[in-house]
Amino acid sequence: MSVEFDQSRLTVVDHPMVQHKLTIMRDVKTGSKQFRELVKELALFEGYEATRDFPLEDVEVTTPICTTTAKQIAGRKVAIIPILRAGLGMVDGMLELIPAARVGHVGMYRDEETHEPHEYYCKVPADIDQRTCLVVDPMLATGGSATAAIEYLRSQGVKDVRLLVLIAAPEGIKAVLDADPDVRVYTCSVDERLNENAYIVPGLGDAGDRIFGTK
Ligand SMILES: O=P(O)(O)OC[C@H]1O[C@H](OP(=O)(O)OP(=O)(O)O)[C@H](O)[C@@H]1O
Ligand SMILES: O=c1cc[nH]c(=O)[nH]1
Ligand SMILES: [Mg+2]
Repeated sequence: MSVEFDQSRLTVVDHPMVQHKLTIMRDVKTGSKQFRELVKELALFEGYEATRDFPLEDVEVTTPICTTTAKQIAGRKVAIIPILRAGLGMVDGMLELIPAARVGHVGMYRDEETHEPHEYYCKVPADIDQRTCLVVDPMLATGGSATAAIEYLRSQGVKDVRLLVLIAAPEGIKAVLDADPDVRVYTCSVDERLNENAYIVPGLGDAGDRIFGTK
């Protein structure tokens, strides 16, 4: 079954280093310590792509040699929004890239039977409507969790939302893009499909469990 979606709002980060690291993450033999390190590194690389269009402004800087005009990011406020739990694994990498970002948390778990998302926690910066929101979660499966998180941010007045995942199923990408006409999605891989338990195939299993060593 082929799933069709708006390719113009999807970026696949297909850099060779990213693909190499993702393969190590997929390996069932990779333990939690290395898995966590790789999630963090890939978040930083993906964040780099997702901020590519941030505008620059001129600033005067004095080097040891002379004073010159150089570039800096033009006053953009950013919030990193991890979807708990697994999204937490991407926060440190994102903060390494954007140290001044605020962090808001959206707690969501999938019902094992219905695969519907259930929200259990929400805390975002007070000025969230002024911020570019980078929603982070390693896995985009049915898209239910990400769609609910994005809907919540829209209800808070957020104008610029970008979803950063490491692995996405085509069904999840379509669900997110269809539900929101402006969101942009970044992923390191578009995998084949979902299985009967709504897990991504080939995927990497349960990202939260692999990050935190549960189950
Ligand atoms: O696209 P969906 O079908 O909604 O599935 C993806 C969600 O499932 C996983 O979270 P999970 O419910 O396992 O919670 P956890 O992070 O606490 O493990 C994953 O981290 C996403 O949040
Ligand atoms: O494959 C999947 C699907 C949902 N959540 C995960 O962690 N992995
Ligand atoms: Mg999980």
